Amino acid sequence: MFRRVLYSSSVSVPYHLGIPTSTIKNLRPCFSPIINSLSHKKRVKTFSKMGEARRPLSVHIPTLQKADRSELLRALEASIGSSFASEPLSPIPNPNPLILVISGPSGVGKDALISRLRHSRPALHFVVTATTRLPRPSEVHGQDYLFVSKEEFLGMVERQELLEYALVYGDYKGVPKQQIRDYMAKGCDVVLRVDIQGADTLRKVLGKSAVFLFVVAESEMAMVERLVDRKTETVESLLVRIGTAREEMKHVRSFDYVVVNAKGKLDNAVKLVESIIDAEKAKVSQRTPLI
Ligand SMILES: Nc1ncnc2c1ncn2[C@@H]1O[C@H](COP(=O)(O)OP(=O)(O)OP(=O)(O)O)[C@@H](O)[C@H]1O
Repeated sequence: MFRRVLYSSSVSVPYHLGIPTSTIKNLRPCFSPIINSLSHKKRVKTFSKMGEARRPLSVHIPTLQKADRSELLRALEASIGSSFASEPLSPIPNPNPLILVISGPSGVGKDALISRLRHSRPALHFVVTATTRLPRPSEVHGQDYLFVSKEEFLGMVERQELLEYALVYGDYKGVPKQQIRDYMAKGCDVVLRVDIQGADTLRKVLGKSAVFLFVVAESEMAMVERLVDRKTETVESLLVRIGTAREEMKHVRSFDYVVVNAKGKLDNAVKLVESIIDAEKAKVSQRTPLI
């Protein structure tokens, strides 16, 4: 009896003779060294196992040129002995909602990055952080931040409504829990924008259930230039931010990803963040948010 050899459908060899050298050469290159190392007896045994899915000789499969598609599919199913399933092949057809924590020193471009992501990924929910700082000219309440008084903020702390909060450069900033729960319940991915202190706290609360991104400028000089050009800080506040940034850079290794936002290359940084989101969605072992 003649049987076909897997991966070399054009070659038929007598089963009891094993595999001819010419056939081994035709196999995928990665298989050749393995096959060559087998004894004659083992080759026969190996190919016998590999060929278990061979079609029964009685089933007629029309040629690709002549058969119509459905006829060919039916013949292939009959040959395999079962029908082809239409269920998703991916083990993760519905990936879990993602919590993305975006952090980094002051002036590296976190807000600029997030502002672009809002347009390129409208399905993301950007958690609106509560803050006691005053709005900058272009900032909108409820969109950029929830601008609240110190009393209102401390009330939120007391009622345990914040996932984390901190005093940053003299102002309170905090992440409202309920907002995250609500959006994740709808299946949305959520993005949190926090300072390094906040990211450290969130790591303790969320552990590996969230993805932590550290945004940096290409150099310290570039970061300082951006802060100066933004014209939002006093000289004193600039000095504090630069000193803090030097300390904060030491935390980069606790993050999952680093995103370099180079001068004039904001689009590249946005694309990198989008790729990270897509890669996380394709992970076989999904993160399970702990909130
Ligand atoms: N790739 C870039 N090239 C040039 N300028 C940039 C780039 N990214 C951001 N900027 C500018 O740098 C300045 C600082 O950016 P942004 O305010 O987004 O920083 P941030 O990290 O959010 O700072 P902070 O933590 O202090 O709020 C802004 O004026 C912004 O327009």
